[in-house]
Order: sequence, then C-alpha cells, then structure tokens
Amino acid sequence: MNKTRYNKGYCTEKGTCMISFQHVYFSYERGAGLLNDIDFTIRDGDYVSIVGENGSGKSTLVKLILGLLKPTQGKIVNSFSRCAYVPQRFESLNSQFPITVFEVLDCYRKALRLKHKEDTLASLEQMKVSHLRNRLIGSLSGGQCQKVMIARALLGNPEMLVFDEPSTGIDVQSQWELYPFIKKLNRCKGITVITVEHNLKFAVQHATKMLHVSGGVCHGCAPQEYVREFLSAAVGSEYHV
Ligand SMILES: Nc1ncnc2c1ncn2[C@@H]1O[C@H](COP(=O)(O)OP(=O)(O)OP(=O)(O)O)[C@@H](O)[C@H]1O
Repeated sequence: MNKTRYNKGYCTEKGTCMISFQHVYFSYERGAGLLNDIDFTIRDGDYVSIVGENGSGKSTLVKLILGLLKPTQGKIVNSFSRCAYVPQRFESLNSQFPITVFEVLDCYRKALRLKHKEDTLASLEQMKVSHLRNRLIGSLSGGQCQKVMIARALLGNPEMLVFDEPSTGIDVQSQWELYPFIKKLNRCKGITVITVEHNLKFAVQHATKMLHVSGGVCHGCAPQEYVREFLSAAVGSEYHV
C-alpha cells in the first residue's frame, strides 16, 4: 500500500484525526451535484493545500470543513474545538472606516471572551506587526493586512488555521516572508493548516498533503505525487519545484 495516499480513509500516518469526510456529497439548492463521494482525512499537524480550477468547489469544501454548510449526503466528523479563518483581505471593512489595527484585534479578543488586553498586543508581537497597532486598518498594504489578519486569528489559540488564498493581493517579497511563517506555525506550534491555493508553487513547496478538486471529485495525495500525476500532465512536461 502506498503510505502517502490518504484520501480513501486508509491513512497510516500518526496524529489525531481532525476532520474526516465520509462519502460526502454536496449540491447547492437547485444545483447539480458539485461534490461527489468525497472521502478524506485531515490529521492533527497536517498542512493541507486545496487546489483545483476556478469553480471546482474549493471554497465550498472549506465551508463544509468549517461547518458553514451541511452535506447533502454522507458524514463529516471533526474533533477540533478552536479553528480560525484567515480571509483573503479584510473584505467586510470600508477602507475609510476609522478603526485601528489594535481596535480590530481587541474587538475580536472581546468576542472570544479573552480577559487580558495584553493578549491583543502579544498576538501582534507574535506576527511582528505591533508597530502597526495605531495605524488605520484600511491604510495597510496587502502584506501588512495579511499579517494582521493572522495575528487576529492567533488570538484564540487555534488548533487549526484555514487560509483563503494567502498569496492573493500581496507582493512577491511579502509572499516569501509569509509562507515560511505559516510553515513555522504548522511545524513549531503544531497548528494544523489548511490553505485554498492558486499558487501551486507555494502549495507544493509547503504542504504536506494536497487535496485536488476537479470534476466533482477530490483526490488526496502527497505533494510529489500531485506534481507527478496532475501538474506534469497538465503542463505537458516535468515540473520542478
Ligand atoms: N451560495 C451558492 N449558491 C449556488 N451556487 C454556488 C454558491 N456558492 C458557490 N456556488 C457555485 O458552486 C461552484 C463552486 O464554487 P466555489 O466557490 O466553491 O469554487 P472555487 O473552486 O472556490 O472557485 P474559485 O477558485 O473561483 O474561488 C461554482 O459554480 C459557484 O458558482
């Protein structure tokens, strides 16, 4: 048996099961079946990148993982209690709205019912963005905003972090800084990471597992297998990472 394959529920790796999809089907109301017979396991400490073409169902899969959508058929079992989502950008905020970085995080701290105000600053310090605390959130660059959003997500001490296309809207330099940091959170702090990725290079470089969504099905594999079976075939030549 190939020990790197895990999409059929025969994962042989160690680690507590965080999420298990068991023959999951999903369709939006009045829509055709979008996801069919999805079967995979994500374990504690995994770094999983979800890849696939536009409209294949990656965001839908994430919403199922987060419990925001319910399967039409099948079962999703999860054992995590603290999960945080890092959006592409701070979409819900008018860039002119007069709220500082510190205030954004402190509101979130209160929503989480964390008692100590120092936690807010500690979280910003962890991401090395405490110098931005008095800046208006709308005035930040894409890269700065992404780091602040991760600082916000870390406030709740999550077991699992879910990123929606972390490299979107940020410059190359910020991307090179960001991914090693995400990797460090995964490796050193043991946070399970799930990213929806269009940047295949970063996905293959950093993920320990890939979920390739295409044609309503989801194939789970190791990054090197993904390069061999999907990427090389798609570009018609050997893909080197
Ligand atoms: N709330 C909804 N109601 C009906 N259809 C939806 C809804 N949300 C998404 N869809 C449809 O489901 C399909 C998959 O959408 P989804 O956003 O999951 O894809 P995606 O792989 O994340 O796409 P992208 O890479 O462009 O972000 C698309 O055809 C989309 O139009």
